[in-house]
Amino acid sequence: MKYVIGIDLGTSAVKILLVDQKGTVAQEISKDYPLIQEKTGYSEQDPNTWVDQTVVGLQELVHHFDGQIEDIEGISFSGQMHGLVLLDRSNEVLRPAILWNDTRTTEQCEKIYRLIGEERLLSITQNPALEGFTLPKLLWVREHEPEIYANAKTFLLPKDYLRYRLTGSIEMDYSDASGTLLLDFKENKWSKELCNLLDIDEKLCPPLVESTAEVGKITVEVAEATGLSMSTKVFAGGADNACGAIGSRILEQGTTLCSIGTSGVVLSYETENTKDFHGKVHYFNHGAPDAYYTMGVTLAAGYSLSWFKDVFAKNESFAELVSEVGKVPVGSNGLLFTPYLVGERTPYADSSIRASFIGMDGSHERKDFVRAIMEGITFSLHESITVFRDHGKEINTVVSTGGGTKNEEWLQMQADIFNAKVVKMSSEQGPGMGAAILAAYGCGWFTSLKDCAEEFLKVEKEYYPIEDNVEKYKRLFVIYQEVYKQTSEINKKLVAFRR
Ligand SMILES: Nc1ncnc2c1ncn2[C@@H]1O[C@H](COP(=O)(O)OP(=O)(O)O)[C@@H](O)[C@H]1O
Ligand SMILES: O=C(CO)[C@@H](O)[C@H](O)COP(=O)(O)O
Repeated sequence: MKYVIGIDLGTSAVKILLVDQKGTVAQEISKDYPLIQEKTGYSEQDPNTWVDQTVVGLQELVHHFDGQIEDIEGISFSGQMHGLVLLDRSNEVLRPAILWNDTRTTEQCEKIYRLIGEERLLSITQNPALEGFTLPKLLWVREHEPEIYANAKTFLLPKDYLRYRLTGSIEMDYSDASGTLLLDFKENKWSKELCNLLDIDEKLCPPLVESTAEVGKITVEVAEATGLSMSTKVFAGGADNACGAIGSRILEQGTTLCSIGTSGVVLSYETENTKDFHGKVHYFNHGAPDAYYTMGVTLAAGYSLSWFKDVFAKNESFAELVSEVGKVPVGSNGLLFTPYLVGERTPYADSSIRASFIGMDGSHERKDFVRAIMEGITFSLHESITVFRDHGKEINTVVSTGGGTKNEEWLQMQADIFNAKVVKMSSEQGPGMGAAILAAYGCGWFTSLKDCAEEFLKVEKEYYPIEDNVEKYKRLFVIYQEVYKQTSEINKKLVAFRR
């Protein structure tokens, strides 16, 4: 039997899947690393911890592998998007990576609009200037850390840096590059116009490749450290959401994905890159060639639950924390949560908004708070579904992926709030599975990504909307939407008091 490895460099952990030619997951390894949050709005990680933890995970995988090591034929990657990794002339990391959920760059976004113009930016990149994207982070470093910027030779995204450390080869794939806000989306190349207008040296931008491209082999040092064969082929891989789409069979028009990882996303497959969503949703390259997707993002989806767990139930597992949500009725006994712990992207691009619990009552117990958090996250994702539906998309079925699918009540809640059939696939590791599919296709096991995805992915369970719950959630969603309107000004006044 032959195998491939899919590596998903997530925000909470790196998840490594060993997958055989039938799509069976032979091993699943997860190694976590911390977020560095020095101030409100800041979110960073040390790129070396990504590499160290990946190597430890690969060592463990090889240790438990009882086949011929050469039978692990290929590796590919999926990674948290937008994070800025700056390298100097010797390809050494210049500072911690500034991540997708870091919102310190509001001024830089305003500057981009001033210099480029909102309409022109949208027509080049198909996306608005949002704090999470890479370009504003690059401008922030130039303004606040000029000595670091002066030494920068290349910028990379997280999984590109990890891949560089495994292969010695530097490149970025289109699906991740489209999330930098520097890609000319229609031309599929770095935008000279944006670089010129913002005075950015185009040489900082790495060479572009397809997600399916073979970019080399692992280095001698990595082969020695992990025990992997030096003949293991390495394929570029893609943005976690692009890979999540591949790994959840979102490979044709009319298919929709909901992912609850640290962030939450709702994404929909597109065959063209010329539609106009007026920047209300993100519009990026898919990992499949000549394909695209539109996407709405909740910044703190799974993160809202992990924040609550860290603060109020540190020694419990997620499974223990959510074990009682089924005992709490729809609407959490009148408790509402908005998940704006680090600001928000869709539908409100707002870096100063923060989360709320509304309706706290003396009778509420911890389980009410847990259910309210899960409902609030799902309402936020429903805002994206609503944007898609308002633009004429039919959404009857949603494939659900990410850590959030580990809880059955949450999947039913998604069906009830989205008022759509929710499908859970055999692996909840959509992005890691997507990376494995890219490697399997690259190794020549299948003639298309779609054929591979059909062989590898099976439907495990389907959840149908329950009419009574749908009606209750429709009424609650209207109240949920009021909370943003009623709290946005209050939150602006609170900015001065934040850490
Ligand atoms: N048993 C569980 N029930 C419900 N949610 C869970 C469970 N386990 C993990 N989660 C959620 O999944 C999130 C992690 O998802 P994951 O897809 O691994 O994230 P990432 O790719 O961003 O690292 C956690 O923050 C938590 O909210
Ligand atoms: O910023 C985005 C998408 O635009 C996030 O979806 C990141 O890509 C991080 O993903 P997870 O770690 O939550 O999977």
